[in-house]
Amino acid sequence: MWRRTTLLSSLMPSSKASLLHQMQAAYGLKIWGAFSTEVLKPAKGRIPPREKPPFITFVLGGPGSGKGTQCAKIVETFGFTHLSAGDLLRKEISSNSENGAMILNMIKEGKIVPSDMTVKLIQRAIESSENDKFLIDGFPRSEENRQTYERIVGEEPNVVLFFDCPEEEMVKRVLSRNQGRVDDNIDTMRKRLEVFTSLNLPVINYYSEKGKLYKIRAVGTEDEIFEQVHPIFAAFEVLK
Ligand SMILES: Nc1ncnc2c1ncn2[C@@H]1O[C@H](COP(=O)(O)OP(=O)(O)OP(=O)(O)O)[C@@H](O)[C@H]1O
Ligand SMILES: O=c1ccn([C@@H]2O[C@H](COP(=O)(O)O)[C@@H](O)[C@H]2O)c(=O)[nH]1
Ligand SMILES: [Mg+2]
Repeated sequence: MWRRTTLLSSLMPSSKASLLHQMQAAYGLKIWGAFSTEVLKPAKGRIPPREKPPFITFVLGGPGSGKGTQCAKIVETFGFTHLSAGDLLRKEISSNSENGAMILNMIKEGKIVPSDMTVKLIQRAIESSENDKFLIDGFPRSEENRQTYERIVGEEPNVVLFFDCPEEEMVKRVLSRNQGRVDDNIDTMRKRLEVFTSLNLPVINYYSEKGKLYKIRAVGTEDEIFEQVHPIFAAFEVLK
């Protein structure tokens, strides 16, 4: 669903917009190509529609495994846009959105926020960016998250990274992170680790079976870990 169809229809004469909506209903949302030549002139300030789906990398791993740290390095070296699902949810809390209080409670409890909420935040962030490659950090956290993403967005990720880190190391890192996060305490950390084992790991196994998973041994210095990450993206750059 990278077709920005709402935006698209608002740029069209009403007869075309209505035709677009009828075709959406009849054929689902895979009809973007049919209209793309008509809307290549974006209105001022609007982001032009994409000609092809963006390159999506899901970045998975337990709490404190170093996902955000490595994403910053990938951004710097390969020009991706980093979207941390947790950061998007924290922004919802600080923007006083109607769901803010509920999201805050879920995060304090280490629980997974309803999938459609997270997927919409991710989708909105992708659609409002002109970049064509994204790191989606900390999502999907459950099979239900994954299926909701596929249903709403209509695409699978191109690559999935898994930062595999021993529990004691993750606990040590989280408890010394010092960024004022409400969930960086031992009680919530225990719950997050439980959720990781019971709900995140099945997603990781799913992508492993699909041949999309790159497992990174997430111990050692940040640079040592990035040495494992670098060749993965370098290979995709060559293939482009
Ligand atoms: N290789 C490393 N060695 C030691 N500390 C690290 C390493 N990588 C990251 N850290 C530190 O560990 C903490 C957690 O890292 P980071 O925030 O990147 O993890 P995360 O996987 O994004 O965690 P969360 O899922 O909780 O958001 C940070 O304080 C970070 O500076
Ligand atoms: O897809 C997601 C991502 C995050 N959450 C909630 O946010 C916290 C913190 O996430 P980090 O990735 O560690 O920043 C997580 O424990 C969940 O409560 C979510 O529900 N769905
Ligand atoms: Mg993080």
